[in-house]
Amino acid sequence: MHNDRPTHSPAPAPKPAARVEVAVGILLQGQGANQRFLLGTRPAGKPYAGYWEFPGGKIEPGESVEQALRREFEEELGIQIGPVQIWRTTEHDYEHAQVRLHWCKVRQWRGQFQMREGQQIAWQSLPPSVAPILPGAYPVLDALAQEAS
Ligand SMILES: Nc1nc2c([nH]c(=O)n2[C@H]2C[C@H](O)[C@@H](COP(=O)(O)OP(=O)(O)OP(=O)(O)O)O2)c(=O)[nH]1
Repeated sequence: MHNDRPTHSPAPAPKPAARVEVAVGILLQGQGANQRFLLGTRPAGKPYAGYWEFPGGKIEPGESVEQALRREFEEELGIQIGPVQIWRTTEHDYEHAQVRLHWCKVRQWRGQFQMREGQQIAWQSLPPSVAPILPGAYPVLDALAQEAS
């Protein structure tokens, strides 16, 4: 059959990858100048392994931000978190993924910390003393600093 359409039609523009939705927890203890937040290292085998990050992870299909956060704290640290305050949303483009980070503040929890993924944890104040930190976490460190000033 004859076909008049050009055989080399322009390639469609590549579809941007969907954003990965992530729930991230800012676990807080203390008040004012004594306020501390928890950071942990990323486990071996993940992109940016060894970098410091706030606890959290990808939101699974059908989960709310809060449900994902409760699951991640249980899976990574073995603690049961109390009320979750959804705080702000940021986006970051990595070479491995484009993420949308849903930042939540958590001030109460139950249970003993268990590093279930072999990670290190550290309570930090501003500016953090650990390094390197995941680039996607910088804006929220700035926001915490602004809030404290
Ligand atoms: N947990 C966490 N993730 C962050 C932060 N900053 C930041 O850019 N991210 C990014 C890194 C990852 O691309 C994504 C989190 O995905 P992940 O791979 O760690 O999540 P996960 O534990 O569900 O991973 P998986 O093994 O199930 O694939 O969010 C942060 O402070 N904490």
